[in-house]
Amino acid sequence: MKPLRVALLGCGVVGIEVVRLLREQAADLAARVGAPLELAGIAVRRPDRVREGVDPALLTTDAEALVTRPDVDIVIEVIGGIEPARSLLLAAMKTGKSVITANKALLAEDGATLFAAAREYNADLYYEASVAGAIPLLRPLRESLVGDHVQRVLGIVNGTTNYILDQMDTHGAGFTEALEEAQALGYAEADPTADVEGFDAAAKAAILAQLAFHTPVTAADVHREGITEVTAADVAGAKEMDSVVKLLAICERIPSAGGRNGRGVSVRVYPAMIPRTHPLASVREAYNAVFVEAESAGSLMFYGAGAGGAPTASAIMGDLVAVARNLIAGTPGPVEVTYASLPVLPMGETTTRYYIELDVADEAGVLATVAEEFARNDVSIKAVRQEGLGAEAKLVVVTHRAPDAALSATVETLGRLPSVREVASVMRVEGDE
Ligand SMILES: NC(=O)C1=CN([C@@H]2O[C@H](COP(=O)(O)OP(=O)(O)OC[C@H]3O[C@@H](n4cnc5c(N)ncnc54)[C@H](O)[C@@H]3O)[C@@H](O)[C@H]2O)C=CC1
Ligand SMILES: N[C@@H](CC=O)C(=O)O
Ligand code: NA
Repeated sequence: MKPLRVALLGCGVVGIEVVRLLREQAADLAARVGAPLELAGIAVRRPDRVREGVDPALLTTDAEALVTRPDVDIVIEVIGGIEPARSLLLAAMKTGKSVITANKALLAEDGATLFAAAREYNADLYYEASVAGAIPLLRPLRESLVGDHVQRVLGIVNGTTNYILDQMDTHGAGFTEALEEAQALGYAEADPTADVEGFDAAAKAAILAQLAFHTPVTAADVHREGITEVTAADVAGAKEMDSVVKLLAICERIPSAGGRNGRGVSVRVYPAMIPRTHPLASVREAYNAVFVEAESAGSLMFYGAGAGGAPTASAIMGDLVAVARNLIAGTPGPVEVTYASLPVLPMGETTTRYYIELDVADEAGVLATVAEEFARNDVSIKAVRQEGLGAEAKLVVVTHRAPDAALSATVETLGRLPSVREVASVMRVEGDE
């Protein structure tokens, strides 16, 4: 059978592993696909750099020419960023190529343009590596669960921040110290903004929500809070609650009185406390884990390596085999459908629970004054704990579910009460009620 020719765009952490797997597994891949997979070229920025195991004759700096070459059947994009990645993928699809990308930033910002091109040119667009690296998650949502009714996707989708929070929890490390350690170990980027500010997780949440709810969701629709404000006091507070702080990506349907689809969806990323008994609490170091709750399937959990060259390349190779088989069969894979077009509701309308720790004046009536503010905002208290004496006096309040807007309004007014010296910690609470 005639070989299928593959163009690779980018040869960094992920790209170099794709080259390795294509070389080391050539015979098995050919047997699984039904035709050999051959590297036609690799677009790089610096062709003079020595790359172990890469044939220098394949390197080119002209990515535009590579993606439209008539002898290329499949294009793999592992450059990252919006441009030139978007133009290159569009040019490839326009000339009839199947494309594979790991680029969550691009998919979450302008996936609509890519999906429209895939439809228009009848091209495959696969992107399993873009969310939770090696973990098969998008294919299960796109194919295995497409006949079910997904209600919720909840998970840890950023390895760097999970590593930092895990270090803060296990060793009592501060945020800066834990970040430096993550950078030294190569988990965090030199510029870790996308990870620690939650942009990476928000992009992944947008991709997950779009697939789960058949609704257009972009990164701009996602409520995003990173972990830079998480303090050692927050982590210690969680410990006292027998909980742990995790950066969570949450995509859920917001129920309505009538209609199965609900009145919209909530898509959000923030650090939250979850009980130590919750399965997500045991996700340590840089691992990822995602829960999917669907009407008929019930709860499903996906766990594994969400980052790293080889794990991410594994997801790309899975996509590569899939699109290669589709090419041979002459049938493209599934196309994204966003027929449900549900509104993405503002964070204020989402109901959440809060943990609030207040440093208070140790005097009569403080508890009543604080409780009154909760009542005024129609927020019901689940538990209150009072600790310490004099300058050490502290009140810990855990609420029942309430609209997030009411909870944040309560925190704001509490901070202005004369008897409250400081709002020491505020954290949302997720997991079992
Ligand atoms: N590293 C990881 O653990 C994961 C990465 N991803 C995604 O995979 C993609 C690649 O990530 P990495 O390999 O980690 O990044 P990287 O920065 O190591 O590699 C990207 C490479 O692309 C090259 N490049 C940039 N512009 C180019 C251009 N115009 N033409 C040719 N080459 C160009 C860069 O010089 C660099 O070598 C990104 O979209 C990233 O979000 C997804 C999941 C996990
Ligand atoms: N920076 C990401 C890796 C890619 O998705 C992470 O830390 O999880
Ligand atoms: Na994945």
